Amino acid sequence: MSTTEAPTHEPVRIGIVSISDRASAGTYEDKGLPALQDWLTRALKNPITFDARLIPDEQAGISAALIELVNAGCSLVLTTGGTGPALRDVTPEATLAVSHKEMPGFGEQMRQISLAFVPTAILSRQVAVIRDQSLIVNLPGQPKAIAETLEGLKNADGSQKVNGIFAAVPYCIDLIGGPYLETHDEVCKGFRPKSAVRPVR
Ligand SMILES: Nc1ncnc2c1ncn2[C@@H]1O[C@H](COP(=O)(O)OP(=O)(O)OP(=O)(O)O)[C@@H](O)[C@H]1O
Ligand SMILES: Nc1nc2c(c(=O)[nH]1)N[C@H]1C(S)=C(S)[C@@H](COP(=O)(O)O)O[C@H]1N2
Repeated sequence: MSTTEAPTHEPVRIGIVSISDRASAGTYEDKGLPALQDWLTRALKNPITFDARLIPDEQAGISAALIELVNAGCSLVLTTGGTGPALRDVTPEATLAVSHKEMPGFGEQMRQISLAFVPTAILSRQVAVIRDQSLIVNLPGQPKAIAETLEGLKNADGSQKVNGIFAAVPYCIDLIGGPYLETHDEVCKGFRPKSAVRPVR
């Protein structure tokens, strides 16, 4: 008797961190965490456990939250906010302080994408780093910039114009020994070299 097995996807734990003085104080509603959670849920086929933090722009507190999330087993940690030049914007410094390895391509690609939306994209100082078996990536603070940078730019016919940074995330997670992430192509087509693609089960 043949059975049709539902495709299974490895579970993944993802840390999402919204860094905002005003949202964490309740001055305005936090839109960063919902935007991160919505986009990741739309993009990934894997079952996701989210570990969320809403914290102010304090360097020591941000670094402590990142270490906590990595130690909790998050394969990916995405932050939003605090990457500009303002005095209180310290997310990149807090991220670099916990880095084992810098991944400059993510920041370069994000600024490239964002320049198509705003000329002030060059003011963003986002970094990405590896700590243990986790990839930590800073995204801009504007909630709408989260999908823009993760997903990239599409042409009117839906084809990809500039790759979003998430296209490179699944293979990066492979390389650091994390779960095999699979994306919904219509949201974001993850890219792996042929030799790294697993056959469909
Ligand atoms: N968590 C958030 N929820 C909703 N909107 C946000 C959030 N973070 C930032 N924004 C919006 O994006 C803009 C740029 O983000 P940035 O991280 O530079 O914030 P900021 O101006 O330093 O202020 P704050 O840290 O108090 O959010 C903010 O001025 C705000 O309008
Ligand atoms: N896609 C996108 N990227 C963007 C923006 C935006 O509106 N959309 N805003 C820029 C601005 S104005 C700043 S100051 C930097 C840093 O933002 P942050 O302090 O909100 O993290 O992100 C930039 N990147």
